[in-house]
Amino acid sequence: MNTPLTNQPIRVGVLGFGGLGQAAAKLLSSKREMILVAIADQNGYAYSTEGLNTQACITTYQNQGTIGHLEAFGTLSNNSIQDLIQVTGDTVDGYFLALPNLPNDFIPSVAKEFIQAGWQGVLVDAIKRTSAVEQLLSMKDELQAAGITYMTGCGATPGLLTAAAALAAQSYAEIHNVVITFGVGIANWEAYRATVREDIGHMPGYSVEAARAMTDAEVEALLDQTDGVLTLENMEHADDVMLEVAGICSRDRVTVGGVVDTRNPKKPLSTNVKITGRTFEGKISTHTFTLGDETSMAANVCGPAFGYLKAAQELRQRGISGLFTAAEIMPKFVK
Ligand SMILES: NC(=O)c1ccc[n+]([C@@H]2O[C@H](COP(=O)([O-])OP(=O)(O)OC[C@H]3O[C@@H](n4cnc5c(N)ncnc54)[C@H](O)[C@@H]3O)[C@@H](O)[C@H]2O)c1
Repeated sequence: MNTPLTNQPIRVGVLGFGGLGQAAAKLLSSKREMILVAIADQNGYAYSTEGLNTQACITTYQNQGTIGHLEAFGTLSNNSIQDLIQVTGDTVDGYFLALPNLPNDFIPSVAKEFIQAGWQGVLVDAIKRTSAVEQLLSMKDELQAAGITYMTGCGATPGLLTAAAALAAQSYAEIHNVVITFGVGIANWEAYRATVREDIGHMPGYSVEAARAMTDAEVEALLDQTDGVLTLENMEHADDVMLEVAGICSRDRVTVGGVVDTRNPKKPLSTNVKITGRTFEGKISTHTFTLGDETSMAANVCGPAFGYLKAAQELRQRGISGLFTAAEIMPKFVK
């Protein structure tokens, strides 16, 4: 049985244990309402019904390359997600998919694995591309029939900023445009390989496939040319389809761009979303929601991801399954 809404902490798994997966584990270690019981990376998984020790997991992953080596609780596997689903069954209430979406249908294919396994519960991703969220939207009926409550696009952007745009839209009778500008600073690109590769895929002359095929040396050579800074404009970002599906504005009114500094944890610019519209009195105005510069990408992705996981768990308890986005549902604050 899945955990009831009250009393018991929600039993959570994290798929992918790179930059965001490890940050997710650290964040969960201070929560009472959630307990981290399962982790999978590319070469193994770890599982304990009593909860996993975050520091032991991170040390094992960083020193030995996979969580599969975790003493007492780790298992090596080339099919870690499928194996983990089989081993844990319904003892995990929900998973955060902190996986690379490389290729662009990888995370939707993981969702299919959960459906095929007959697993029921909550899934949350922080997918970024419009075309990837569209693949999940097309699986809505399948997810609903399977009894899975799936929240897509629930990181920072898409995610927190898309939700802020949806809230800001309430002042207006008509939305003219939504402009998202993000600044990300990380100390080194190796800590967030998938994020950086996926960002390179947005640059002129690159694609998801080209970025995926690049060797580490090629990524470093590219970053050397730009002093570690990636400037991204008019990105294919799912905030557009999410705001469209939520009925707020058509996707062509949404633009996303940003600057990623891969050699300095200080944000190169303040992340913000500007929502311009016309009020019922005919006034044109702009709301701006700006993230504090001291908040990291990890905080702004993992916080919302678990806030949406909690919201999805509450929907599930009320018998609601299917596919939802960060623009449709308010995240719940996780204590
Ligand atoms: N929405 C947002 O605001 C936002 C922001 C940043 C990152 N992201 C997304 O978060 C995701 C994770 O990024 P990251 O930089 O933390 O990644 P990363 O490269 O640091 O880590 C990826 C992890 O996934 C694991 N993995 C890879 N293939 C696997 C497989 N087949 N089975 C099991 N595990 C597998 C790897 O072993 C690794 O532990 C990316 O898709 C990125 O786009 C979203």
